[in-house]
Formats: sequence, C-alpha cells, structure tokens
Amino acid sequence: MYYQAIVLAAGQGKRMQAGHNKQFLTIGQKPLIVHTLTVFDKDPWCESITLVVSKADKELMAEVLTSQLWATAINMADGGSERQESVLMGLEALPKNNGMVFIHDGARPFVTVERLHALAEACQQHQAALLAVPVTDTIKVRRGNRLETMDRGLLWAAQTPQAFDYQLIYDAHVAAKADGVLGTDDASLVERLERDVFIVEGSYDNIKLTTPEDLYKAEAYLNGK
Ligand SMILES: Nc1ccn([C@@H]2O[C@H](COP(=O)(O)OP(=O)(O)OP(=O)(O)O)[C@@H](O)[C@H]2O)c(=O)n1
Ligand SMILES: C[C@](O)(CO)[C@H](O)COP(=O)(O)O
Repeated sequence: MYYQAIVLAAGQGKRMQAGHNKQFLTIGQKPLIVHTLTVFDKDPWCESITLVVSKADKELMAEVLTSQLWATAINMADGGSERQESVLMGLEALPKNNGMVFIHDGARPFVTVERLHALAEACQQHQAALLAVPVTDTIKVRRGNRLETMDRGLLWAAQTPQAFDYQLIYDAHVAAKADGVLGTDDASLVERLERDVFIVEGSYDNIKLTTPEDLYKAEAYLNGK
C-alpha cells in the first residue's frame, strides 16, 4: 500500500514567538522539521514527500534538507498565506495526481509509522480518514451568560495526518476555495461535501508544537523515549 505525503511547513509560527518559523527550532538536537520528515522517510509505504515551504524559508530549508541523507524523494513546493492555501498548492505540486495522499503538519513530529499504517488502511477502505483522540476536558459552549455542556462522548480532537483519495481532497479544496470557505483542517472540507470521514484513534503524544510551552512537552517526550 502506497501514499504520497504533503508536509506543511509554510507557516510563520507566530504563536511560538521564536522570531522565525518554528520548523527550524532545535528539539532533541535536530530541527523540528527533520524529526517530522524522518517519520515519513522511514515508512516504506511513503512514495514521496512534498514539503510545502514559504518562499522566504526556501533557502534555509534546502540547507536543512542537505544536512542528512534521505531514502525518500523530498520535493519542495511553495506555500500560501493560509494553511488551506498551502495544502492546495501542495496537492497541485504532487509528483503523481492520483492514489492516496497524506496531509501532515510539519509541526507534529511525534506521529508513528504504526499509526501511519493504520491510517492508510482506513483510507484505502473509506477514501477519507484522520487521526484524532477523544477529548478529555469538559467542553462548554458559551452564548452570553448561558452555558451548554457538550456530550464529551461525541467529541474528538482532530490531528494530522489526514488521509484522502487524491481526487476527493483536491475537489474538496477547489470547492472550498470557490465558496470562500476556510477550514481549520482538511477533513472539514470533505465533511461539507457530505462525504464520510473515518476516525482512526491517534495518540495524545502526537502533539502540534504551537506555543512555547509545547517545547517542554516535546523535550520531555524525547527524553522519555
Ligand atoms: N500558511 C500556512 C500556515 C500554516 N502552515 C503549516 O501548517 C501547520 C499547522 O499550522 P500552525 O501550527 O498554525 O502553524 P503556523 O501557521 O506556523 O503557526 P501560527 O498560526 O502560530 O503562526 C504548520 O506545520 C505550518 O507550517 C502552512 O504550511 N502554511
Ligand atoms: C489541522 C490541525 O492540526 C488539526 O488539529 C489544526 O487545526 C491546524 O492548526 P491550528 O492550530 O488549528 O491553526
């Protein structure tokens, strides 16, 4: 079973407050993005990696990539100003425009090959699947002073990778763009076409490094490995 991976690294990492793209921050002696790429590189099911990077970061990213040997072909593609735009640009830059495509945040370095395979198997069967974990907090919806408590048993926190049949996710992105819809993940664009998306249970370790506090969590995870 094979898939092509799109790894997104074209954000600015504003919430990380590092003064530059968080993908270049060192964790466990390597740039964050190297940890993420390494997982896909060691997965024999991953045919190619399309790394989406902003024009401003291209040169530095090329240097980072040449700092080690990779078994899988890594192609760089330009990104856009929103995550969704970067994904569409990545989809258009894929070497092969068919089959299964995984879309992953460069800022989620701790996904495992074992979960990638579970996701690929689900995507093969359902055309659209994502990693997600059950929500452990009690979630309230606030409307003015009125609160509503959600049924936690129904709530899942979406992660990446999210895996799709190429044509399905491409069409979903094109439709969202035409309708002026900006989703916070890719599955939501498929959901709005009233297509089913299958949940594969992920791991709470598959964090996205978003704020400075997440760097401590990342170091703790790497030290515990
Ligand atoms: N225009 C964008 C915005 C985000 N991303 C990528 O999407 C992933 C998830 O986004 P997020 O964590 O929000 O990253 P940033 O946009 O970099 O962070 P911030 O919102 O704090 O600026 C990251 O790997 C990021 O590089 C991207 O490729 N292109
Ligand atoms: C796609 C995503 O990682 C799912 O959890 C996330 O929605 C993207 O980033 P953001 O932090 O929500 O902007």
